Amino acid sequence: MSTTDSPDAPVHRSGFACLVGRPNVGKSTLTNALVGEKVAIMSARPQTTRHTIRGIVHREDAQLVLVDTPGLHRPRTLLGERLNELVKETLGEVDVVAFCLPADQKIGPGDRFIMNQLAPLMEGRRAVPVVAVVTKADLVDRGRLAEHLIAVDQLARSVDRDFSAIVPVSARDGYQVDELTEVLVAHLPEGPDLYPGGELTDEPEQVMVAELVREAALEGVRDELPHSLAVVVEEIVEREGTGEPSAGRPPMLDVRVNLFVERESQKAIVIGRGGSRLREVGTTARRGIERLLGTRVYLDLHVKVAKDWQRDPKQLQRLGF
Ligand SMILES: Nc1nc2c(ncn2[C@@H]2O[C@H](COP(=O)(O)OP(=O)(O)OP(=O)(O)O)[C@@H](O)[C@H]2O)c(=O)[nH]1
Repeated sequence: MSTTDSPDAPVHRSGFACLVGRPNVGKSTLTNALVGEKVAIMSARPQTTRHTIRGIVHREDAQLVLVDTPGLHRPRTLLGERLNELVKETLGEVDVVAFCLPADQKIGPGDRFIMNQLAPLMEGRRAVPVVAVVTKADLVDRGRLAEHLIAVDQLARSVDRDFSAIVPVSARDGYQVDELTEVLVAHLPEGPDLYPGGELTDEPEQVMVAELVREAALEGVRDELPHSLAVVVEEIVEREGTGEPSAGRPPMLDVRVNLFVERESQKAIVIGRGGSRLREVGTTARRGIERLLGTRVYLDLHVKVAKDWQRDPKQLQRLGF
């Protein structure tokens, strides 16, 4: 019998957890707190996390891959419907779902909508365990927290289900973040690391780059451009003759990015007077991209109008949704 078969060998677990919840409930912040570094692009505004961004929690005894889904919400536009399909697909494949419900807000129709979507996944032979995570626990006192935990329990009972656990956390001050990791890891199957080598994120570079540009482009003008901006990375190529591999110097990268808006007026907002805003966006985004990719970057931004792209399936496909 080899040593690995020994009953005393420590168990190693690995698998996927998916964070769901209404927009703005703290999913991105929690992902960052669990992983311990900034991986998801955070925002004070709802529904900016369009892509499924994963972070990886590495532990001696486990590897937990987190999927931070876009806010699961009621479909209003075609884009919304696509998002919801994506969310459902993602949910079917994970080992455990973490349903985030903020402590400082009463359970509302949005939460009940998500609960109804989760209910069918929570029964049967291939049932997915759902852990209720009461986020932003720092914002309420003990009494209100206790009341909220009861309301959360009742939410599951209202659809004849039970949460596997209910865990209050605060991503802001770290309260119970490690406990939540324990609870999620306990639901993972035994297995080796899914991402050996310890990469922090398996998000394709292009998506991360697009998120950084999008974030910079929305800064200060979110009210004017809430959901009307799509960012597509056209290419990331090495500039010839710029690297010195022997000296450990990576080549400079040319990064070409298109920003799509729906109207000429929005194009003018993004570009600013005499191109001043676009230059600022470029500088901010370039710094982030250089940190992300660990090398010098020349960032080339183009702003284009794609009329009504949120409602046009062809445009959506072209824009990568
Ligand atoms: N006080 C407090 N605020 C928090 C906590 N976690 C998140 N927030 C705040 O809540 C807001 C929303 O947090 P996000 O992490 O962006 O929420 P999200 O669910 O990822 O939002 P979407 O990307 O829109 O789906 C931000 O302003 C955060 O700073 C927490 O534990 N305590």
